[in-house]
Amino acid sequence: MSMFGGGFGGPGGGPGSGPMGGLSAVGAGRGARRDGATGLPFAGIPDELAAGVRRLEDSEPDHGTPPDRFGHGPGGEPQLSMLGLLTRRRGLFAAACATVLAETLLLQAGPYLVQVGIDHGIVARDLPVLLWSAGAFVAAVLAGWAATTARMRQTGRLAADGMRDLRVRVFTHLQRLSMDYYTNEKAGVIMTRMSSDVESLQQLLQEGLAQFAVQGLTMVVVTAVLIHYDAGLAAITLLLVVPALFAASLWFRRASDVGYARQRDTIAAMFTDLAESLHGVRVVTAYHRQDRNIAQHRTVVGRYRDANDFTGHISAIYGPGTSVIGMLGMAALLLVGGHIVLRGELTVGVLTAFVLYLNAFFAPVQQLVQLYTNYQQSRAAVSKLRGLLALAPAVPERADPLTLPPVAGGITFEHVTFGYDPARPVLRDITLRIEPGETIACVGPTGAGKSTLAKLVTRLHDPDSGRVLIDGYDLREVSLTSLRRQIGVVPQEPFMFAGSIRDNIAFARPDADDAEIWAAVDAVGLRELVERTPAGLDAPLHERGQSVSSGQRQLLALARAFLARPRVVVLDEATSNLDLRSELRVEQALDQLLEGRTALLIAHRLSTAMRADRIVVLDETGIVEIGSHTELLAAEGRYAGMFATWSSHQ
Ligand SMILES: Nc1ncnc2c1ncn2[C@@H]1O[C@H](COP(=O)(O)OP(=O)(O)OP(=O)(O)O)[C@@H](O)[C@H]1O
Repeated sequence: MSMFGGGFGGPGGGPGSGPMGGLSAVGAGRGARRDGATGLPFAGIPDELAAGVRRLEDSEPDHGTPPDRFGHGPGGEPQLSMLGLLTRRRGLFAAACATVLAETLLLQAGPYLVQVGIDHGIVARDLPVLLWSAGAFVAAVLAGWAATTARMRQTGRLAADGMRDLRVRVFTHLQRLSMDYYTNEKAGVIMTRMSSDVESLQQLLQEGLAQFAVQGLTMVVVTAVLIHYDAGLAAITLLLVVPALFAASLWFRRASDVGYARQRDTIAAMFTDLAESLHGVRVVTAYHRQDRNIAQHRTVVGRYRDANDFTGHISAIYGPGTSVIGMLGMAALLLVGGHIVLRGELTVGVLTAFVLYLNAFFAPVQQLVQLYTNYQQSRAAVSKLRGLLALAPAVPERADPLTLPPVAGGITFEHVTFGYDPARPVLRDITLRIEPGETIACVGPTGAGKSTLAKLVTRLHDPDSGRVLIDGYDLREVSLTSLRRQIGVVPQEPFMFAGSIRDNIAFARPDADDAEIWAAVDAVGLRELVERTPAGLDAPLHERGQSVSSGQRQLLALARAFLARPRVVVLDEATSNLDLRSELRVEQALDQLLEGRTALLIAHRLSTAMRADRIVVLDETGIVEIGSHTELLAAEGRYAGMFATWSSHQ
């Protein structure tokens, strides 16, 4: 491994051995590979970089120990279930159950009061009883209305709270997931989980489950009352209708399981297609792909239509089917019950109550069909959301991660092998030591794995084998928050949020004051752009920064990193976003930004690479050369060849 000019002193001591925090070893010299007192590797800062590091340390605020507010480890929350969502607020849930019970009993008092009114008021010619039963009927209706109102308020609040908890839980989980999830999953599918899937649950939680309880309880109460009135007649009636109802419901359940899962999938496909068309609208327009896009969207919308058609079809069979079963039951009751009345073994009032109660038994069935449809949709949504919540981040945080103290910024790649597909490594056995305060430029052919190397430093991925360390800390051991707070990243395609220039620059340090923001703006030479708009720093940047040029987006991203003042900067240089003047500006901005910091530059321009302390030449086989610009030119190897080609084009 002698080709690695920087060299390194073997595996780090690891976090347990207390690596150097802060910049206390300034001046220890490049030769000081091990700190004498602690026996730690890489504790020194090279002499030529020490002055810059000291200047930086003097001029910058202490980052302190970052508090860990957001855990990246397993959430430890119970599995998602509808009942779980409802019972999180126990008091509200108990109140909702009590009002459901009151509502059901009050609503079912009607037929009983009709029977009393007929048998003991009309037939017995007792006016006070008739008046009493009519008055009680009115009172029961009013009390039932009050109970329904109270129930709807309780369940509404319960559902609203449950939905808010669920949305936050899913969003938090999405924030926790690693980059591979976002690479593999389509944006439209994620949007579906957060919008349509969650909404289908809202409807059920708000009204559906309470209705479910009211209707289910009604069926139990009605059955009990029928048996109380006449057990024989009740048995005949229920035997006629319940098995048929049960068989129909079983069929509907099976068919709708398939139907609603298909509905969820097709709606996700529809959102995916929509999201992709919106994001790619410029390319679509430029290549005049609108017609083909419309055709494609018609296909996915058509599949969604088919799925809806199927669920509508089975509901159309089941709903009226249960009605017919109910009507046939009623006809049978009239025949058999009427016969018993004629024999004088049953009063007309009881038969009337029987008919009314049987109607009350079937009204819930009709309602339940609707609710079941809604329930099935929600069940499919819960199963999709449960799948999402069960995904573990590919870059997990230890259960008790160490908090990375303020680092000097020594980065070590120790026999690192990594592939997005582990069977096809992109980086093979990479060993590299970057000294604190050193700027390393990584150059090489496209696809060689330069950006991948940078992603490992910010722990967007973990190596398949080997370790990446900062100041001797294995990145897997430290909390992601404490790690990423000390690393500034300028990606190849910087992302701007919809908001003001100020918000975007202060993204990593929202507490920065105007003077600091202006200093960052000046450092990247954007003052002219900012002052050109009357709103200044408050000028809006539209979604994804579309209102500024891509070069300006790069400069804004540099200003963002400048303001964050990280110990380590990872910069993936854009290939061709800048004109010559801007390029000069960026180079000056870089000099300011990188002064005294450890920097890993993915350099596409050799003019940038030349300014680094050392240059790493990477290709598909790994690191092929490493050294300063002058050393590599003298070596007349791969870099010298690249430089000759580049120079001849300048
Ligand atoms: N998220 C990903 N999933 C799967 N493969 C990926 C992913 N990102 C990159 N790759 C593959 O890994 C290899 C290295 O990619 P990387 O972006 O690191 O190259 P690079 O050297 O930075 O290239 P460039 O100079 O074009 O930016 C490429 O073959 C690329 O196709």
